Amino acid sequence: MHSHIQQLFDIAAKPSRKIIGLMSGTSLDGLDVALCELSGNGLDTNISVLQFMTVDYDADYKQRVKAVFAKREVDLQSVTLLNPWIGLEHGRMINQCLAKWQLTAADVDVIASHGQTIFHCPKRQHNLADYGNATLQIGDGDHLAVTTGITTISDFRQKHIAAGGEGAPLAVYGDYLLFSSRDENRIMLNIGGIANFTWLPQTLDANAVFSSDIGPGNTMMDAFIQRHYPAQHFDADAKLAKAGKVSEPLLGALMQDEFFTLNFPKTTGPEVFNLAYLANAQQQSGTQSLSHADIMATLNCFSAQMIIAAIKQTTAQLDNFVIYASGGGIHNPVLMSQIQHALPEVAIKTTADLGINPDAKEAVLFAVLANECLVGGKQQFSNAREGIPGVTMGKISFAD
Ligand SMILES: Nc1ncnc2c1ncn2[C@@H]1O[C@H](COP(=O)(O)OP(=O)(O)OP(=O)(O)O)[C@@H](O)[C@H]1O
Ligand SMILES: CC(=O)N[C@H]1[C@@H]2OC[C@@H](O2)[C@@H](O)[C@@H]1O[C@H](C)C(=O)O
Repeated sequence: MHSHIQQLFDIAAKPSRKIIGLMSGTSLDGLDVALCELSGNGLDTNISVLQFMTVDYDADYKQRVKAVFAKREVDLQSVTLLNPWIGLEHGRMINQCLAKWQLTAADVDVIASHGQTIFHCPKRQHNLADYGNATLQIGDGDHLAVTTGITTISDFRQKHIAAGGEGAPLAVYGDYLLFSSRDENRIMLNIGGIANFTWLPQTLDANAVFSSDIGPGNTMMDAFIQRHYPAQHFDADAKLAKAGKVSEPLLGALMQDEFFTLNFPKTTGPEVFNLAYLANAQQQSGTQSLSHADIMATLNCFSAQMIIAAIKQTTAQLDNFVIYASGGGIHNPVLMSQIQHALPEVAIKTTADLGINPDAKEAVLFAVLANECLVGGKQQFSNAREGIPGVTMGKISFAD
């Protein structure tokens, strides 16, 4: 037997495993690094987040990734070069985190890497008869493994697509295992670049559980700020949005996309919800001369309204459920107050109330998926028709 296979066997047989979960999302703000300790698997998974850091990307990093991010036409050489380069950069960032935490590679069993999505394209979006759902994450796992000296599991989304899903949201697989509860119905709401949610009914019925993207979370607001205020990455504390007034005609035009009429689950990305989408909505509604502040107020309201509509649609028959929010959008006071205002009876908590730092939640998800890859079985979901196939995800790279 190859020593690598023995090594995997030994890791799987340990009473608990230390797994570094990595997430680099659509916001391109930084690499989320969560060092987790996991024991058990499936619904018996126990997790504690031992360390968490977001390693901010510098301007040069962002510029290189943005050159290919969510673009239909790119320089193929750049994509080819970025694939190993991001793997190396992420590896270096992990090495920095380990040094800071006074740990070495030997203290970590596995890295679980999401990589960087550069294009997400469900079939309904490209509409080409010969092709199915597709998504592309770069930041090669072998490079991460060799740079850190730690076995790396990566590229989780391809199996999901191969088995009938859209490659996202994978949140359902982690949320169900970590957060489902017989005590209450839960909506796990993540507001990253794209907003998504997982529905966790208190029946724990694996076939009723689902995750879906909702639409833009921060992505359009961030893109607008970065275009017009290049020194800023986002509208910190919604300062600009607070200074503006929502334009009803623009809001109406923004809400007109076919995506919002589709049933859950569904996925999307900045390939659809971007500044060109805004420009088109402004043209449709004759609102080209709005001030920056009014546009920001309207984009903020657009994200909020779509989140509210998704939650209301999912919980229409219920009078008791709790929202557990996560992702950078929870730090946006205008966004969060609109959601609370529209759902006055509903408790809006964060995943911190369930023991998981809301900024770390997606990185933790990938640690859970890696744990399942090593010691779990196929997940309970068998509703492939709903885009949630019962699969084990991830590809394994060894360090030597
Ligand atoms: N203080 C704040 N005020 C307003 N917005 C904030 C604040 N802090 C963070 N954000 C928003 O959160 C974003 C980062 O969110 P997050 O890290 O969850 O995104 P992501 O993981 O890249 O996205 P995705 O989940 O779509 O992949 C920032 O770009 C910004 O829009
Ligand atoms: C293709 C892709 O990277 N999608 C991300 C993105 O960011 C949020 C939303 O869109 C979600 O569908 C997904 O990430 C999370 C981690 C998921 O798969 O659950």
